[in-house]
Amino acid sequence: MTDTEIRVNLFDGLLGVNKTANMFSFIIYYISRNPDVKKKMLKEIDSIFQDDKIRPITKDDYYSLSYCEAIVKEVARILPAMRSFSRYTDKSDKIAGYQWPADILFNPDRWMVENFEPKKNSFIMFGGGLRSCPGRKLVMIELVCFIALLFRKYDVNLVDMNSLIKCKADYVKLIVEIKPRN
Ligand code: HEM
Repeated sequence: MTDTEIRVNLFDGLLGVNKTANMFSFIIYYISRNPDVKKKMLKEIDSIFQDDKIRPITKDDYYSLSYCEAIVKEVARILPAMRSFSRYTDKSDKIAGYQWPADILFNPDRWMVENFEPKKNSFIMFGGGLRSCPGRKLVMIELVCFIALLFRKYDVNLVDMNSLIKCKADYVKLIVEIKPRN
């Protein structure tokens, strides 16, 4: 790689940091607004960490956190960090000859169906093809581990449960309250 190519890739990586942080805000938002999802997520986290709030997370933990991963994917389906990549419509509509149903349900379980793989290029949180995001595996690991490590120790809720998520330029504003879990 030339110096310029390295610089551009580093810069893209920095932008990626922003996207990861925004994605995390979206995740907190959806978890807070969906108590059943939160309950199921806490059950998964607690079954893995068994009340241990300090031990480092391991590779095996990561692979066991399948519901947390499903949450990340479901948030990305509805509200991806690259907003032009949304994969949902809140009104049923006909697009390109296909009738698309309204689908506003936040349902991470759709990702838990055994052997479910979305069709090629239909889930494009990280783009697709040769130029797809090289940070994708790192991002999934970061987001899933962050959810697990945060929620095993703390309870995080929106201060105003009715507030809508606010995005200004590339930043997301979300006001939350954080309390230690008993
Ligand atoms: C939630 C976090 C992130 C999301 C949603 C995301 C998403 C994307 C998307 C949609 C693209 C365009 C792919 C395409 O054109 O098909 C992209 C490109 C890229 N991403 Fe990410 N990204 C994230 C985090 C990161 C991180 C953490 C890094 C670096 C460590 C990174 C590095 C890059 C680079 C270098 C490119 C340009 C690839 C190329 O043009 O060949 N991204 N990303």
